[in-house]
Amino acid sequence: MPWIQLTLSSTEDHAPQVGDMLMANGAQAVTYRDGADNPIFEPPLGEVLMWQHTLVTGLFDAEVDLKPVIANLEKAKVLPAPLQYKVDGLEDKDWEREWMDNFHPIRFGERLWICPTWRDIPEPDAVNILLDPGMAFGTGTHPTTAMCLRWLDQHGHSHNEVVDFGCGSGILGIAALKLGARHAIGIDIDRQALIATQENAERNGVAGKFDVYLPTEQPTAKADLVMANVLAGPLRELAGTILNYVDLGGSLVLSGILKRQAEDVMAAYTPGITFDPIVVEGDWVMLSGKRTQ
Ligand SMILES: C[S@@+](CC[C@H](N)C(=O)[O-])C[C@H]1O[C@@H](n2cnc3c(N)ncnc32)[C@H](O)[C@@H]1O
Repeated sequence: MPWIQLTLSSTEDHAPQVGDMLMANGAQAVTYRDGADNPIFEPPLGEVLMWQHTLVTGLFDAEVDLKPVIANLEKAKVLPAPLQYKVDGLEDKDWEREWMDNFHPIRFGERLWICPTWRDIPEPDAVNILLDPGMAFGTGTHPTTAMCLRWLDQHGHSHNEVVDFGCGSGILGIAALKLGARHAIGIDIDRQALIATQENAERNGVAGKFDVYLPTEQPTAKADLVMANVLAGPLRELAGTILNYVDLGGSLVLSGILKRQAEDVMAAYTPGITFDPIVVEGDWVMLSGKRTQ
């Protein structure tokens, strides 16, 4: 099916709200990229634009009329007028090819490998996650995912219950399960992500242990490991919800945070979490810690 994508220039803080509005107006998937040169959400959809702040792209069925969508965005006044946006046509093959050609098996830490389903497995005895992210984020190539995977390689032994908040392709939950976790819950606002997670869980033989939910349907549960690789805005706003999933003594891993946002995000989880030293990769940080109260 051919697609059209609507890309809007947003401030970083407003990006999640713009993304929610695109979903509410019929987008099949929403991706976020920082406005400079760094795709935040994969797979990369089209060229990277040299705009400031965050670029929010909604992927729509080509038959959708975008005029009312744009009018709704203007009416909501989430972004300053005049709205800065760009519309591109996109064939299925364009977005598929772009990242399929560039996605190779990658090792994280000692023994965790992410292997695209269309390539050979380099180390059959390692812990191999077979992945086809479809339109969902999460191949391990982005630093925010990579830091979480390395954390899992070091600490992801035999957890009981895992919550993968903002599961995308399901990469983190599946990795935790293949490292010995008993059960995982995946939560995402993007239906395509939930589909991708289920398909990837099946590919990896863990579908029976991985249940997925939209935020409106999320279950109450206590987990000894909660991972949330979302942006700083939602991590702050949803601190109560995310913290509620972490059992006393359990671990919390937060990613998708720029260096300058780390203190604010930590403050939203304090008291509650006692944080380990911050892990940094490029402009990004990963926060981890234990629930101590
Ligand atoms: C950066 S991706 C992370 C994907 C994967 N967990 C990884 O580490 O690569 C963030 C995901 O969070 C989802 N997301 C964004 N805001 C959310 C919210 N408020 N509640 C649940 N999921 C959300 C997005 O749809 C996206 O799939």
